[in-house]
Amino acid sequence: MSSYQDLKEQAYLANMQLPKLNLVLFTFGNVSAADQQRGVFAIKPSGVPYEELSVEKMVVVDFDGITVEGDLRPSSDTKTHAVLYKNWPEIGGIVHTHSTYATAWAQAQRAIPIFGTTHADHLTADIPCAPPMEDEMIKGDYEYQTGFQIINHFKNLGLNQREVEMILVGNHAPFTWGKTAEKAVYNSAVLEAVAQMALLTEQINPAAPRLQASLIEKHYQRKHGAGAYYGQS
Ligand SMILES: O=C(CO)[C@@H](O)[C@H](O)COP(=O)(O)O
Repeated sequence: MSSYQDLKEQAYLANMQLPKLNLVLFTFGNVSAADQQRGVFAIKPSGVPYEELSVEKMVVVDFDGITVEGDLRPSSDTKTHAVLYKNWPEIGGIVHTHSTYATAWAQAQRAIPIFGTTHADHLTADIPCAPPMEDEMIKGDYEYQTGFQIINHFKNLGLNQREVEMILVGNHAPFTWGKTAEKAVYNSAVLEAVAQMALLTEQINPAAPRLQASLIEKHYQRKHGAGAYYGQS
């Protein structure tokens, strides 16, 4: 039995949730589960349909994206996952999908405004959208650069990756994360639902206002305790 068996099982079970939640088609997307102490993560193999996945097929790589265990090629997004794990030691799971509504907002290069309490129940900030990659980043190591595009956008907005566990990458698609792969999958499903609600909200009323700051603050304090400072942009 692999010394990474538990990690591979976490990654496998999380990957199998994506088609169940209608977040992926065919071989789109990928999930990884990390062991921050050992500096490795297990990730879906590239191009393998979900119905053909197994625990054994999960590929284990280190935080430089180098394969540690596994015969199959790791996901093409492996370096993006690796950059995030290396720079954000609090996270233990990452999901990348091309879910329809979140990807539509990413292609439109727009952050998802906080229109209602459904959104505020999960995060009290607009869901950020990182700018599309510059040509020289695309011509370089695209997946590696995508990781830094995410990190730098969070720094520029002053966002905390423990508070906001999701992002859209302009002209690409969403990435979510969490302390576990299971939480990252949950965040991907929440993101897709909020993205659909926000699109419909703007279609029904193009002038729909954002949720009142007082209600955003109330949701923030529900999560962080009364009197907690609501400092989100
Ligand atoms: O973002 C992309 C393609 O744009 C990838 O996430 C694919 O959707 C899945 O690639 P593999 O994980 O199978 O390599």
